[in-house]
Amino acid sequence: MSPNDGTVAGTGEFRLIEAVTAGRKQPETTLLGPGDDAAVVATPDGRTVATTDVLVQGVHFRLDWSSAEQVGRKAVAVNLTDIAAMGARPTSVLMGFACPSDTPTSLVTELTQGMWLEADRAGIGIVGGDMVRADQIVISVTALGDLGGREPVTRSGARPGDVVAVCGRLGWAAAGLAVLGRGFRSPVSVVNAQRCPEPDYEAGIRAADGGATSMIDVSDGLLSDLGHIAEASGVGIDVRTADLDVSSRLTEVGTALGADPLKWVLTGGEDHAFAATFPAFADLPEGWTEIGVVTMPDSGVTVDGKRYGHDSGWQHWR
Ligand SMILES: Nc1ncnc2c1ncn2[C@@H]1O[C@H](COP(=O)(O)OP(=O)(O)O)[C@@H](O)[C@H]1O
Ligand SMILES: Cc1ncc(C[n+]2csc(CCOP(=O)(O)OP(=O)(O)O)c2C)c(N)n1
Ligand SMILES: [Mg+2]
Ligand SMILES: [Mg+2]
Ligand SMILES: [Mg+2]
Repeated sequence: MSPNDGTVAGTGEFRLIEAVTAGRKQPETTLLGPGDDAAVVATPDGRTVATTDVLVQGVHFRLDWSSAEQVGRKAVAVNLTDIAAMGARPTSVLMGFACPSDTPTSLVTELTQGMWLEADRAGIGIVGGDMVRADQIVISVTALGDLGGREPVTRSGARPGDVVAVCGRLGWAAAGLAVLGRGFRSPVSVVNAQRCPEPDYEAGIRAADGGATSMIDVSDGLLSDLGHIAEASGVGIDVRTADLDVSSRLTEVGTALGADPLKWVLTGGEDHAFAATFPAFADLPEGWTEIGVVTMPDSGVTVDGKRYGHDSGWQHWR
């Protein structure tokens, strides 16, 4: 391929790295940014929170459904909610990226632009990465975070009698996925929710400061992710559907598609809302809503007191 054909092969690995790193302003916590064998990031707390999530073309995103910028934003967002769900504040992300030789260079720069937009929302920088050839686009983001002196809020601290609460929208991304899957592009509100969540990264810290006993971000589906808390904590969880926010927008889309909006709220992934448990009678932090209760040891996740008879959320390889 010729050097100027607009593809990553024409641009070449090192000029591609230059294209995605040049001129980017790093926050103060980045002591040494991209360009050396590794970056150096300040960890004021002395402990580092670390997480990684991989996004694969065709599995996590489609470029005829989302712009490269939206995919980049999502790749960062889904990692930063894992940091926030520990009660930590993100400090930096790293971007692993693989794509075919004929990928337009502009796609990579737009994707990087989206990643920086989301990183900026959290006040952090992209401090490193890797660029390699593959048969399809794969994005692997690693996020680091800082606990600021707090104890991590794990999945294992829920106790019977705690209240279950959520912060953020549920079911919107699943509704958007259903719309896109039927070949439609509107309503844009739910379609955009599928393309990229807009998490409140402070919600996890508010929960930690408000005494949350366990927490998780909802990536696979509310029931599935509450199931991780129930299992790790050795408790049951009962969700009250009357307390869930099934927005009129979801009801409209459900009616149009012949789908059940409550199912999207209970089992739809990718909204990256937060779910947590709090001691009974605690004042819930701003933005958090009670949706259920922690029940007897090892009784699983129930909905209005009954076992849910369908899939509880997304699973790869199913
Ligand atoms: N290949 C792996 N090696 C080690 N740990 C892994 C691997 N894959 C997943 N995990 C860990 O398993 C846990 C559950 O993973 P996952 O369901 O992807 O979490 P999340 O939904 O928060 O991204 C996480 O703590 C994750 O780090
Ligand atoms: C093209 C396409 N098909 C299907 C989906 C739906 N989808 C893909 S992954 C996923 C769940 C979350 O992904 P996962 O890799 O399990 O993230 P994690 O739980 O590790 O945060 C969902 C609902 C999608 N986003 N895009
Ligand atoms: Mg994961
Ligand atoms: Mg998670
Ligand atoms: Mg998952």
